[in-house]
Amino acid sequence: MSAETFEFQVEARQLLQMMIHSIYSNKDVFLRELISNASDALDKLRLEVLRDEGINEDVSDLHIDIEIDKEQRTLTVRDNGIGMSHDEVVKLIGTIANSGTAKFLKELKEAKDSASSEELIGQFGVGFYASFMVADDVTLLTRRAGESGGTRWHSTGEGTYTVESVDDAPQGTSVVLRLKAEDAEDQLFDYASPWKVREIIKRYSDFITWPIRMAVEKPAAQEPEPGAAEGEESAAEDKAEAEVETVNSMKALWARSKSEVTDEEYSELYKHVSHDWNDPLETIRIQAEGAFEYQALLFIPSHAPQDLFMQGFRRGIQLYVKRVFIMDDCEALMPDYLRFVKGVVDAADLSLNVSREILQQDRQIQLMHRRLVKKVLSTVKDMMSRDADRYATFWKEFGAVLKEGLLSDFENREAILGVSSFASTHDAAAPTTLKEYVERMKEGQQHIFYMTGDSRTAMESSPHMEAFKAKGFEVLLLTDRVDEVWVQSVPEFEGKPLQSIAKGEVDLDTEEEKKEVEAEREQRQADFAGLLSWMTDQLGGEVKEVRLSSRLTSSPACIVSDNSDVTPALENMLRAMGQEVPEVKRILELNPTHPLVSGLRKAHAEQAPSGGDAAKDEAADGTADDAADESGTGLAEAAELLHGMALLADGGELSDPSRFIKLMADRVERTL
Ligand SMILES: Nc1ncnc2c1ncn2[C@@H]1O[C@H](COP(=O)(O)OP(=O)(O)OP(=O)(O)O)[C@@H](O)[C@H]1O
Repeated sequence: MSAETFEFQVEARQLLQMMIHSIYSNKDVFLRELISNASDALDKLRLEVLRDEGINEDVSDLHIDIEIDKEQRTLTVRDNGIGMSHDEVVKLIGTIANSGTAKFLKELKEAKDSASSEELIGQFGVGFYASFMVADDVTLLTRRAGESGGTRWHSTGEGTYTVESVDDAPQGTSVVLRLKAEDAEDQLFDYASPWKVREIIKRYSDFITWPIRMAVEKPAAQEPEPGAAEGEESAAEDKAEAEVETVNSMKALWARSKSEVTDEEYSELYKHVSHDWNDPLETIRIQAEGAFEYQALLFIPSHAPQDLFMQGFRRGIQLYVKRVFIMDDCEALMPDYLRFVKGVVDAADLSLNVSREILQQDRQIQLMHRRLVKKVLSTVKDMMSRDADRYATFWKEFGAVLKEGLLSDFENREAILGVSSFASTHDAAAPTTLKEYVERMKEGQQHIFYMTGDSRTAMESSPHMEAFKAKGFEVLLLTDRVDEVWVQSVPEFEGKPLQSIAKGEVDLDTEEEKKEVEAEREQRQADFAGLLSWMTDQLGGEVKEVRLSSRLTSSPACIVSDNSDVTPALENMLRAMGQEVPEVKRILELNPTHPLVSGLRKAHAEQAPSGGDAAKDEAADGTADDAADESGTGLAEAAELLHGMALLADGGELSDPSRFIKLMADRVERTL
């Protein structure tokens, strides 16, 4: 049958271009990727057969073969695993399913230097395509277990690939690489050298639980004579025999004792299960004995993957039962907020046929889940006390995800709060823990103050912050989306209630200070009563109330919410998620010491019929009526502008921006 030519999907093509021009310096990893895929394929086949899904294949000798042809300069990786159907080849090899790809490629293009490109590739992992770093062309021959015909795929990685049906393919998949010429300067080594290949397998794939076999040249039985000349030595080499050997030790790392396993070996297992090319930040081992026996090796990555916040992000826990791979992405073992944790859990007493549904309800699994979560959280806690830099990396990468747990994991809420840290006005660079915040609280301070917003800078210059700054109260600055939500559901930490500085009334004065200013406050209240009730009416459609503020020192006005109201940011978020949110009216607070506000009060008092007899006296004369109308309109517009300014300072949206601009322009014009 003739070959059909297909085009690679756009993203795949871009990625391939990068591989061909190999911007990744460690090219050895191509083999790890191919072996990893082969091992997965063997896992899948064994599982299908164990579950008796109607597949009738010989699984008595599942393994991976590596073949080298020095003359042809080819390297072949062959497995007798699950294989791929014709459609699967087109779908899986010609396109990239990972939803973070487009973003990844954009960042890669923008990456300034090769070090940051490498880091990005490392975070993403390019799988099969890594072959094009070392090969000019790649041929893949595969037959899906249970099907009779096979498929041959071939490409030079340049934009198109061909796919052809073949009658006589062995079961499984073989990938043949036609190797590029060696270029040691570019770290392109001689991958047709059995020793090099063997070294790579030992380094990256030793723990793979399937035998990886290859022909290794053994010196012939008879040793060269001692003191033999060079020529004789090479004659002896000619007599070397190729012997097929299993290169890897095949030992499941989680089943070996801790002292036997090196950090490098753990790292390689991590790379295999996570598809990450970087080392993990932390490795966690659990050996549970007793009624329900299991072993777990968990890893915290050193980078958050691109698609961590995308829907359908896959959790990285693989479930094994007595060394047999059962499933990827075992959601029953790790909660959503720890979805970044990767690793392997090997349980001794589960059925091989266990399904996701059964797992969700299994009591033993629930106990395991609890233990794993506690262990991850305690590891983070240790990291915090042991290694501040490492914890800082963890928090930067995963803090926003971990905080989701404050909403869903009531049992571990204290533990999550304990390992969380937050930007704060106390220090421009270093975040603080809640415990540290509480230790610094001022005498008499009852609340842990926080503000939510888009950026630190915006919050620091927000009107809400003024009184807190003036009086030296520390405020937590929360910028993650999830912060808007969890602060609503976590009432307190160590008995100290959390309080938004943009909500409710602010009361930062001590009892003494209050006494001192009481008389003044009452006077102000009386002086402004007329203006406040007039403005509340005037802006009635837009605000709940207009009142005097005790949080402002330099701004004229600000918008605040009632304690029980959702914040404007949360309102927007909920709407964006398609939820119906009833419109919440806010409170407008005025700064009585600001000239604009005191001026407005004066103008209002003079203009208002009750406050100014002069207006009444002159009412007989029509011109005075017009003047009063005009100043009434001016006053109303001033109130409207003040409200608009407060909204903008809060990062809010104006209901009619063009009207606001016109009013503002008119006023500015009059000052010229
Ligand atoms: N030897 C193989 N046998 C069967 N299927 C394979 C084999 N190699 C690759 N595949 C299929 O092709 C898919 C794509 O492989 P590829 O290596 O590009 O990505 P991946 O392993 O899924 O993930 P990553 O890109 O993160 O490494 C695999 O998920 C698998 O379904």
